[in-house]
Amino acid sequence: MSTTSPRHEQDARRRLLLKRFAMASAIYAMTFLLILVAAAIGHYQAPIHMIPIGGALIIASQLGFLLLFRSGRNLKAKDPCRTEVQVLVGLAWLTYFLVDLSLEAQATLLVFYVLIPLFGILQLRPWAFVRCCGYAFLCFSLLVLWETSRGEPVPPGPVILQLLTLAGALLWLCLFRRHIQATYQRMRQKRNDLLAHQNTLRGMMRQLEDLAATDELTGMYNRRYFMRLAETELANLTPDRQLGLALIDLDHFKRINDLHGHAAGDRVLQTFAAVAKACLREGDVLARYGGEEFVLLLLNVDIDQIAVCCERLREAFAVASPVGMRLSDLSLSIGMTLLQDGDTLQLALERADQALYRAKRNGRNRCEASWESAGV
Ligand SMILES: Nc1nc2c(ncn2[C@@H]2O[C@H](COP(=O)(O)OP(=O)(O)OP(=O)(O)O)[C@@H](O)[C@H]2O)c(=O)[nH]1
Repeated sequence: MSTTSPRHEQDARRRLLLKRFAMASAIYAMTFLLILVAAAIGHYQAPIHMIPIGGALIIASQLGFLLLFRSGRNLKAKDPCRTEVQVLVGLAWLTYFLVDLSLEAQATLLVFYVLIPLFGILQLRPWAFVRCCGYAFLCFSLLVLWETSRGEPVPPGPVILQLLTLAGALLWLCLFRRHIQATYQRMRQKRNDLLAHQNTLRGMMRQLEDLAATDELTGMYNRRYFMRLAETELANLTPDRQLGLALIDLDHFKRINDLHGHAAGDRVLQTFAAVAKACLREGDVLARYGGEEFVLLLLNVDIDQIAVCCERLREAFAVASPVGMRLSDLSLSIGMTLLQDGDTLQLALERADQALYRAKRNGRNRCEASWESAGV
């Protein structure tokens, strides 16, 4: 499962397209510079003002691509980069400029007929790439034919050599592309495998974290996780906020075990978990503190709210009936306190424990509070 959203993916794709567009523009700039050099050393045979006109036309065609890429309208196409079209346009512009160069300069810049198709080596499908190499060869052949038809003295030997060299280089490029593509596919496969492993590991980590934080019998948080969470909440406490803390102990639980068996005791614990889950709000944290004792942390409450919440819990448990058992006298006792800024969890737990002890001593099935050090 990938963590990137479709929007991020689309942005990344658009950035990649613009990067590739910049690379293509760099090849244009380099070719144009070389045409200028050729003109400077006397190898440009057309009127010199044709160079800036050609340059302006190239910029216009590149602006067309840029507008298309920025609009994002191409993103859904099979090849959003329009690589084949870009290669074709590049070859056309190259031929347009070479027409006006001397034969020697044309031979020197022959290398661009190989360089331009190279642009699509990873992007293009096999036949599209072969087509691009074919266009390159065709463009240069047309150039030669054009020179011949103009009545230029074209020496056949060097021209045949140039055509053969270009054909050989383009053929080699097609073969080399197969090798590059195979390597690229292998790398992509490895990357996908790695991502899949990473996701499996993430899932396992999450499961382990859940297991490490959960009490198996009741599905509640365990004591260790609760302590960590409560410490974090306490550390983030501000003077205007307070937390409610309650220790909850099921009454005469040993008797239930003794009379009905350990499995029945387990079911009572699970019943308490279900009752508490139904009673509490989202954000309240309940954990199994140990045995038949539970601990509750209520965020942002005052004395009245914690008392009402604990009372509601006590009453709900008193009328609960564990599935398949006939138990009429379920009850629990609760010791409550408040956690305030500057308090320690240990001290607050001791206060709650003292209150719980009082609840037990006063006859059980009740809630008692220790607000003393909470400034009440
Ligand atoms: N079934 C079951 N019993 C447990 C579990 N954990 C602890 N106990 C039992 O819970 C009982 C707790 O007994 P006591 O500490 O005497 O408490 P009590 O009987 O509830 O008495 P008061 O708290 O004074 O009302 C013991 O018998 C433990 O064996 C558990 O996971 N499942």
